[in-house]
Amino acid sequence: MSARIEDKGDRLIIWNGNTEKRGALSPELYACINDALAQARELRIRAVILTSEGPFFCAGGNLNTIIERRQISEAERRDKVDDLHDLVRGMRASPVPVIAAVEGGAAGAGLSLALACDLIVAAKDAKFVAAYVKAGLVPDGGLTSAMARLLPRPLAMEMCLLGRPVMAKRFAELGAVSRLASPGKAMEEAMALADALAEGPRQAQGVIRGLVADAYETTEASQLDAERDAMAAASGRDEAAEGISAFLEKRKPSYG
Ligand SMILES: C/C=C/C(=O)SCCNC(=O)CCNC(=O)[C@H](O)C(C)(C)COP(=O)(O)OP(=O)(O)OC[C@H]1O[C@@H](n2cnc3c(N)ncnc32)[C@H](O)[C@@H]1OP(=O)(O)O
Repeated sequence: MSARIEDKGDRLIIWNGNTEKRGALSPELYACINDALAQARELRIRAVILTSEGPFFCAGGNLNTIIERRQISEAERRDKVDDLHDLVRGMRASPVPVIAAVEGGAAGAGLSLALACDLIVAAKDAKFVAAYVKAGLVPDGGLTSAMARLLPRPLAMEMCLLGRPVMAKRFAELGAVSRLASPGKAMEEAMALADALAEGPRQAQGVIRGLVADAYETTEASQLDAERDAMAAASGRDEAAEGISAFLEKRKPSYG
């Protein structure tokens, strides 16, 4: 199976199973990401984790398929890229945090997907490769905008222009991944992050992930308006009543 969703009750794990091609993208993976994001609207779901069955997170678009796209029109090729971009838009609009658990590495649109996640756990020996240029291609999947948010411009430019790998350790030094894990332990760390998220207030977390992501793209003036509206709504909710009461009563909050 080239992709599947594992339902763990309070979290959904998307397993990329295209192991023989280093986790290259497949229609099944697209379907699983879309399904998981739709299922994540259920209140019991607190996080979505994207990871791979094999030793490599995702090698991006399947080059065997992309080379065949010379036979179709540019408009059709644009639609194919939009299918990927719809995934990224869906991840952006997710009601719950999306966590990448990266073993081995992420390349091409696999890197785009990893960087589109809210939290990124990477094995220490994982490598991040823009890759596209090596195949005569250009970045997609929001990679250039994710890199602009996460990385200094000379590094983003070098990765995109030369396609050379950068180790997860360097990303971590730049604060561009949430956590480094020992090789083989990225999923364990991602599960620990999901455990921590599951103890927190779901609605507030959903709003926070949107606010933080929007802040990289908008002005301070519009963030102030957005934060005012979000805070006004949040402070009227049961979650805030419970969180504040728990703090004042020196107990652990229970968000139910
Ligand atoms: C819409 C999206 C667009 C895009 O994302 S365009 C960019 C597409 N991605 C790439 O250009 C990356 C290409 N792959 C690589 O650079 C390397 O691979 C990796 C860095 C990911 C891993 O390197 P290593 O561990 O040395 O593996 P290996 O020997 O190169 O590959 C193992 C097998 O996997 C196949 N494979 C790897 N990536 C892809 C891919 N993206 N599409 C199709 N096949 C791929 C290879 O060909 C080979 O296959 P065999 O065992 O038959 O020789």
